[in-house]
Amino acid sequence: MMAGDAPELSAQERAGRPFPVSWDQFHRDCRALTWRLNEVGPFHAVIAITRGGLVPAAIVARELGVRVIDTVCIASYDHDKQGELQVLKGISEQAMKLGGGTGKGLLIVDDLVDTGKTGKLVREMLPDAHFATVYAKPKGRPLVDTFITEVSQDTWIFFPWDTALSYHPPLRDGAA
Ligand SMILES: O=P(O)(O)OC[C@H]1O[C@H](OP(=O)(O)OP(=O)(O)O)[C@H](O)[C@@H]1O
Ligand code: HPA
Ligand SMILES: [Mg+2]
Repeated sequence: MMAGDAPELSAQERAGRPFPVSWDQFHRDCRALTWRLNEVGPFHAVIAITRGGLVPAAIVARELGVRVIDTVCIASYDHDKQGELQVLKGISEQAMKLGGGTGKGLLIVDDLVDTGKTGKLVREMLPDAHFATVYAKPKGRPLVDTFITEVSQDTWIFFPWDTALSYHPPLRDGAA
């Protein structure tokens, strides 16, 4: 950054609108997602995009009675700044076989799509798989087959595993 330049804003700061999600709300949204997925399946296996996809994948797999769960491990956001995507672990040979090499009958699960970069990369690995997320922002939405709630691109979703209950001052004391 050059002297005098405005500091670079993170994706979260750019987003502006906070959307906090409680465990209870997340569980209900995941259950709602499984109602929709139940119409599309059955699925041979669930592929969770780590780490955010692990929690919805556990709930979805439990509801749909799927016991084979694999992971594709991707690192991109360093907290809230997106860098180059790095595949730390690909899909297992066993899960690939179950999906006939193209992902047919496999269910990819993630917590959300934002720009769609992560989803696009995994779709390229498994072009015939079904891709489900709990939340979707407009840029990533076309990549997703099934989701529950769309939020605006300038929303930042705060997941329950990233947050904690804390004191909030009363409005009259100057809280925004
Ligand atoms: O649509 P995109 O713009 O690619 O963003 C969506 C991805 O970003 C988050 O994961 P992140 O990379 O932060 O890793 P994490 O799941 O380990 O928190 C989220 O869980 C999605 O996987
Ligand atoms: N919330 C949490 N993690 C994210 C988001 C978001 O809105 N977008 C990309 N990663
Ligand atoms: Mg993720």
